[in-house]
Amino acid sequence: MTRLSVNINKIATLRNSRGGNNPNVVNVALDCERFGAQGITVHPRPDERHIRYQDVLDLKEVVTTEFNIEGNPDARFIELVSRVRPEQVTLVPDAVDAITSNAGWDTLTHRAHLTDLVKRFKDLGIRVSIFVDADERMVEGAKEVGTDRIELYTEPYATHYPDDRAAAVAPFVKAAQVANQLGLGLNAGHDLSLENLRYFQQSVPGLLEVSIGHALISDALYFGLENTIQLYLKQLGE
Ligand SMILES: CC(=O)[C@@H](O)[C@H](O)COP(=O)(O)O
Ligand SMILES: NCC(=O)COP(=O)(O)O
Repeated sequence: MTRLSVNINKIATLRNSRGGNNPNVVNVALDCERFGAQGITVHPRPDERHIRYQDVLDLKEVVTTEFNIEGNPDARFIELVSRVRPEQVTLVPDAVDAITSNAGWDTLTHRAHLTDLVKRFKDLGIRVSIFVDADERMVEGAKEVGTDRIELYTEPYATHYPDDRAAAVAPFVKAAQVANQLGLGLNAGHDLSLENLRYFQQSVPGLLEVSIGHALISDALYFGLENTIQLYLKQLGE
């Protein structure tokens, strides 16, 4: 079974555009859960352009499904995650000025740093996932730092899917096989959509969770949030 975690960053983007509290991020998270989402993902960024640090504290009080906090582990992020203690933290190597996440960790170069971070969060009882490209060496490196799971960065898959979906998914299948052999849990995300999700889920062995935000919230403009979540769950075979 592959779980659907809804990333609600874009709800906060919309709210912040007017300065008030509409749409209400907490209420939307609760509605996502009510409509069938099996997790809520947020990705606070240092400039708080969408999810604010206070949102993360507020969400922790109400989210009853898996709460997944993604982000670059700078000092403020580490402090926030340590305080909130979500079910899962996903470590992402974002540049400060990145428009969105655009690469996974080099788990070999950052081995010592990641090893320290993984231990720190695991000691707090938080499951750790590390964002990586579909590269077998990076998956093996992730195993070495002691992480529970990896999250495969799926933007390259989404980009190449329309041209040649078999070629697009091939590196992800390989990376997943390595993760499975090593006993690493497997998540995936970035630019997954109603168009490309089913093929990915059916091709990639052992996929435990997908986190989806941009496409899902965009689809909700047309289909409504409840229908949209149901459509995504259907793609995952629910
Ligand atoms: C790690 C990842 O792929 C997602 O969290 C994605 O980066 C969403 O972040 P934004 O909503 O800020 O684009
Ligand atoms: N980890 C990926 C995520 O949370 C959502 O990415 P996207 O669907 O907004 O591209």
